[in-house]
Formats: sequence, C-alpha cells, structure tokens
Amino acid sequence: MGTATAGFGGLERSSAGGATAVARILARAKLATDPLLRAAVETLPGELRMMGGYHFGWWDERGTPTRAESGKGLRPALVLAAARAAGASAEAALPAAVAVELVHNFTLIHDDVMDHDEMRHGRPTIWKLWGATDAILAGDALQGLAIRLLASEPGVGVGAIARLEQAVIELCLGQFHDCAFETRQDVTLDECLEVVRHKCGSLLGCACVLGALAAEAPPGVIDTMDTFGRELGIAFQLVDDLLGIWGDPARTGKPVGADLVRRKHSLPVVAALSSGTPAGRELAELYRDGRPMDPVTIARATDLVTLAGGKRWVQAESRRYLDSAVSQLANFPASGDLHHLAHAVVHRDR
Ligand SMILES: CC(C)=CCC/C(C)=C/CC/C(C)=C/COP(=O)(O)OP(=O)(O)O
Repeated sequence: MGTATAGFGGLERSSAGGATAVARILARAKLATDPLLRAAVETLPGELRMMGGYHFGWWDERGTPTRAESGKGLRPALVLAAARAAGASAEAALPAAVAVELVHNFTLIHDDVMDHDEMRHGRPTIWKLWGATDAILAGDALQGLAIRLLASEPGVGVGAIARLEQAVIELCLGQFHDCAFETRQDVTLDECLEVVRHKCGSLLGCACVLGALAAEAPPGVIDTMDTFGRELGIAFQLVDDLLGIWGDPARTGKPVGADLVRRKHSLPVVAALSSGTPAGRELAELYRDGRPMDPVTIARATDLVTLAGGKRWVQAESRRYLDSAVSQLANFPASGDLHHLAHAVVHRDR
C-alpha cells in the first residue's frame, strides 16, 4: 500500500508527476459532491442562501460569483472512500457525503461565532459580515438542509439520519466542554482528549459509518468504519493543534502561534503544562498573565511548549492514532483511498 508523503495542499509539491493520489481523491470527491451541495444551498431562501454560498466560496458578500477558497473536503471524501471500501459505488453515498459536509460547515459557522474568529478560508467569517444572529441561523439552515437531503433520498434509511444527529449531539457536547475549558487553568490531558473525541472523532466516525451504510454493510463493518473514523479524527485534531502553533500562516491562514496568543488549552499546551518540567511551569505563568502576548513572548511560549515535551508528545500520539486507525482496515481490500486519506490527515500542512 502506497502512502501519501505530504498532506492536503503540500501535495502538489510532493510528487514529481503532479497531483498525488490524495489530491486526486479529494478532487474527485469535490467534483462529485459539489453540484449536489450547491443545488441544496441554492434552495435556501434569501439571506440564508446568500450566507451559505458566501461561506462555501461561490460568491462574495454581495452575491457576485467568485471561486474563493473553501474547505479541504476531507469528510465527503471519507464518506465516498468508506462506501467503496465497504463494497458500494461512490454514487450511492453522494447524499450522505453532502449531508456530512453540510453538518461540518454548520459547526464551523457556529464555532466562529463562539470563538469570535474573524477569518476562515482567508475571508471574513459570516458573523463578521452579517452578525452573530444571522450566522447562527445560517448554520442552523445548513443542518436543516443536511437532514432534508438524507430524508428525501429513497435509498437512505432513518438509521443514517439518526447516526448523523448522534454525531451532532456529540459535537455539541465536545464544544460545550471546550468552551468551559477557557475559564480553567487545571485542564487535564484526559479531559482534552475526551473533548477531541467528541469534537472531531464523532463526525469522522460518522462519515465512515454513513459510507458503509450506503453499502448496506453488516454491523461488524459499520463498527469497524466507526472506529477507523474516530481514531483518525483524534489524529486529525492532534495535527490541527500542532498547526495552531507551528503552522505556516501562509498555509493555515492563521497568524503565527495563533493558539498561544489566545491562550488556548490545545493538546501540545496541556501536555506541556502537565509535564511537571520547569518549562511547563514557566508556560503556566505566561498563561496566567492576562496581558496580550507580543512577538517575543509568543516565541518564548512556543519554545516552552517544545522544551516541556508538548510538541513531541502530540507528534507521537498523532502517529499512534493514525496507526490504530489504519489497523482497522486490514480486512478491506478496497480501502486504498481510505489509507491515502488517513496518511494525509497526519502529514498535512493546512
Ligand atoms: C457544535 C459545534 C459548534 C461544534 C464545533 C465543532 C468544531 C468546529 C470542531 C473543530 C473540528 C475541526 C478541527 C475542524 C476543521 O476541519 P477542517 O480543517 O477539515 O476544515 P475545512 O473543511 O474548512 O478544511
């Protein structure tokens, strides 16, 4: 089994022959799902439609067509790849792939409101342009579209809808605890990992389950796909947290040391804070000090996370969860795309 050597976006540079397998898998999934996604969003009335299309990068805030940057499309690609691994055509899983992407984007829009994030995909967030109330409604509308899409497909059972909404409940639980962490200094690594399981593992697990359901796979296969997606989701968030500190702003779209500036209890930070090392204690002092961080302090905080072992721990854990995810695929001969996507999740730069 070949593996991708670099993740989303680093791909073009990673192979002499042009696009690598992962770039092709993602591009194929986007090509297949985008028309259905766009058709769904275009059924929304008035401003809801305007905000939805703006968020996906199809037009600007005045409705003028653009081809702005949008998401990587990991989740729909996982749905289609899981369907293929479980023996279905990707076609059978298209509505599920679009529904998962709609739910994912509903959570991103709400997350931006809650975190007061002003930029996403290099553009102002919906709440920044339309206000928090409208952004919340735009997110809700995307979730409504997801359910309506699944419910109106003759081949999709209620089990798929129930599974998607179970993931939404888990996302809400994860977000609830994550928000609560902002006012605490004593967050533990176990608590953080539990949040990651809910905030990220649940939807990736759900994506793979919906792909397997489209293949009418037996319960054992559904469970295996769930485990694969959940383990991969944890690896995804671990890498996301590395990028939140060490990512190249030109690739991630976030400022240098973004998560440190905001004193986020991301996994490398919590690993460092709980290391019991002098560097960990100095970092704790910086986190307690409420003053805004200047570039020198950001650089010091970054070094402290490394010195306290936070970076090394997260790198090792992301590889461990990747291995654990991939080990689930042993009995799936048609799981090449899932393998490629899994490796790209960990070896990515955005
Ligand atoms: C209920 C609620 C508000 C929950 C919040 C859930 C939430 C926002 C979790 C964060 C997950 C995450 C790392 C998203 C980025 O995905 P990505 O890098 O694949 O994004 P992309 O699709 O834009 O590329």
